[in-house]
Amino acid sequence: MDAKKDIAPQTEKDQREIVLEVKNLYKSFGENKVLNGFNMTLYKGENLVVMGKSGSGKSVMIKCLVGLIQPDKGYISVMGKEIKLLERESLDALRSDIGFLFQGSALYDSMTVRENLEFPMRRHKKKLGNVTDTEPWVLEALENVGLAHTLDLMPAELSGGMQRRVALARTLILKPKIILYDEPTSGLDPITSKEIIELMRNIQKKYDTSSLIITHDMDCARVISERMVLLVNGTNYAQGTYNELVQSKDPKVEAFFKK
Ligand SMILES: Nc1ncnc2c1ncn2[C@@H]1O[C@H](COP(=O)(O)OP(=O)(O)OP(=O)(O)O)[C@@H](O)[C@H]1O
Repeated sequence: MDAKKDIAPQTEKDQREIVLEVKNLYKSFGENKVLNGFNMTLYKGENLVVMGKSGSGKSVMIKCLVGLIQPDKGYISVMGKEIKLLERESLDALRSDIGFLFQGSALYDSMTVRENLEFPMRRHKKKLGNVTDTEPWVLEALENVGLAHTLDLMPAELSGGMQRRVALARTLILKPKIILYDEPTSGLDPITSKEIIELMRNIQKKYDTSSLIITHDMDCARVISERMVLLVNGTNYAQGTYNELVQSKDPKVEAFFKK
């Protein structure tokens, strides 16, 4: 019997444009079968949460999506383009449409906030055209996270929550269509976590971005997710809304919700 629990019924939402699709993804490291036929679909404008235990392969999956790891087998398409078939230049262009908020904040310590935000602009000049004055871009991104006044500060002068918000602004500066969030609230206190979640929601509304959110934080998942996928034994073991999954009697699904 197929162990996968497709808890969510087919909804009208499934008619929406697909921005990211993963089919039958396999990846092993030696004997360690990390991804074992993983499937996932992200729709335009959606917030999809992927949850899995530590070491279940969430980061490996994200790295496959952005071409940092080659999967052994499987199909990945981003905005309708199969990434395996793309030449380096097209892959690079596609990557500029994907924002990535890393675990932690990963700001460059020796650069000011302004320089941190200018960095991706230099890397993706092609997408932006001939921008000579970066300041309006940097300010718009910082205003989205309420930190325009930190323009010339160093990361060390900011609190952990502010650093995470600057990292989010840096993710936004290229106006990505998809944002991948890897543990966006990890290491933050509950109030700061709530602020970050609120910003993520505002950004999605303002720019109609689609978000894939990897998190262990059940409160974050409850508030932000429209759908959740539970990654177990390298597969999409169960999927559905938070409310659907929380009512499941499947022991492996229940285990995610136990405090
Ligand atoms: N480059 C690599 N070489 C060998 N094994 C790897 C490599 N990258 C990941 N792994 C293995 O793949 C498995 C999944 O790792 P991954 O980092 O994706 O887990 P995760 O679900 O993101 O965990 P966490 O929640 O703790 O960040 C682990 O067993 C890890 O040791």
